[in-house]
Amino acid sequence: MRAHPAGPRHGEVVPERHGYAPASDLNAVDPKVWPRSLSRSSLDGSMMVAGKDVRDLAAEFDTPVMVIDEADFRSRCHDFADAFGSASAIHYAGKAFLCGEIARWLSEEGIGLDVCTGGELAVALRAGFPAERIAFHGSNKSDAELRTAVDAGVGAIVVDSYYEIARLVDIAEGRDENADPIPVMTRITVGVEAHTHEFIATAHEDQKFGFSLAAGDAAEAVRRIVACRGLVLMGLHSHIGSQIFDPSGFEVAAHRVVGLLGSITAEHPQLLASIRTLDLGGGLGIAYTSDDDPTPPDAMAKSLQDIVSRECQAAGLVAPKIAVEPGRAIAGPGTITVYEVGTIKDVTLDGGHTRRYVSVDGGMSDNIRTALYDADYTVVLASRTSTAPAISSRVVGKHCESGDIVVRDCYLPDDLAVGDLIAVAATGAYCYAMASNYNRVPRPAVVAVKNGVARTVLRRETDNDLMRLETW
Ligand SMILES: Cc1ncc(COP(=O)(O)O)c(C=O)c1O
Ligand SMILES: N[C@@H](CCCC[NH3+])C(=O)O
Repeated sequence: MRAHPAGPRHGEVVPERHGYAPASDLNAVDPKVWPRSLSRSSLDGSMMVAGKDVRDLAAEFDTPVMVIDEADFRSRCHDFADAFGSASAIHYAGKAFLCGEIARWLSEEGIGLDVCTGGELAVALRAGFPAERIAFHGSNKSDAELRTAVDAGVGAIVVDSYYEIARLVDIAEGRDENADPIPVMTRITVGVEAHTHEFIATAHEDQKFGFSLAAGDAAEAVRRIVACRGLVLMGLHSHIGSQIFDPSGFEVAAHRVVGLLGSITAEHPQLLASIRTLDLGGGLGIAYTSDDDPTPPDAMAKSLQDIVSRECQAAGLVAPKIAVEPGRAIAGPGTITVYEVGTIKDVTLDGGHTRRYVSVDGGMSDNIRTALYDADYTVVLASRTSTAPAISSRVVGKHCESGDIVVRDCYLPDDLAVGDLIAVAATGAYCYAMASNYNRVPRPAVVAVKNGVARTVLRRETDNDLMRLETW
């Protein structure tokens, strides 16, 4: 029996997104979108992650719950290391999702870590992540953050402004004469218009990151670094944006960074010995829906390696090591969010059509990306399969906000009922990392599953957690 009062039905809902049609099988789970270990139980069709039934996960950890397929996360680290030829060339971008357990996995996999605040740095160091494999980014690092990073011995500080160089010069001048110089890279704004949402593109001129190549700031930053004996420039860095499918933006960036390498080594020949890395940043897109076609790491590696070696050869330079900083492409695909359906409403729209609103027990506090970037997600009924017809639906959260949308346009089976579990795919990057306590909603638990065994990585917040800053 349907658990919700069936509202007025005026015919088939017309989805807003052009060309959006229901999948031929609503129970299907496209391997491109879902974690590598994900399957449907052969007994009753319930969704399984790494051998664990989502109904058992919900019973044990409550909902909403974010479920990481640990082997998926680790295997994507290997994919990048294999593609780029060395684990040390890969810096996982911690901003996508970082906690102690993730830092430990990265440490075990031998890859590096990019942090962009003192908070991310603190988590990594507390988890025992080797400091020398950390690159410290950020457009406004404080003096205290820089001192902590230098004292910890991070592998590189990626400088982003003249103020930061001045802060580092101060720190370097205050150190013991025999201390090793502080390793730095410069973040270059290469002037590429990445084909992605404007809020997540970062290499066009009119934004806050980096030193402009075109305006000559990049060359001037290098001069100021070279002038300080306590700093050593060990690489150049560029990051063009995020959720990018078209490798041409990276190729243009690589071309321009190699051009800069040529001009600065002509001006400062000593840099030929110290600059060992061209870091082309992160940004590789992932499939949030079956329509997305991301470039696989090996194809991306080949195209970047080809262009850097070609350009270096033309410029008479020895090609430095290429490094990349994938966040989303490592963390994103292997995690799902499991929600319980709480209410179902059919709403009549202009023209007599109906839209079904399916409310779940989380929302924009655990996934702000739909509200912020109009992001697309894939959602399916997870606790069972269904052969009911597809109904155009919208998955919304429990927040006091009409923009609290988790999946804007989707098809779910007509017999979806209160108490069913639904799963949203590819929520491992920038969902928990950007989570909030809006409306005093506690953050969900994050659970890792491996070989049928689930364990808490981050526990669910409690009401006490919500009140821990009170001074009463
Ligand atoms: C400097 C830098 N590196 C790496 C990343 C990771 O990006 P993504 O998660 O899209 O791979 C970002 C975020 O956009 C970034 O700003
Ligand atoms: N937070 C963004 C990406 C920005 C990445 C960091 N520069 C997202 O969810 O897609």
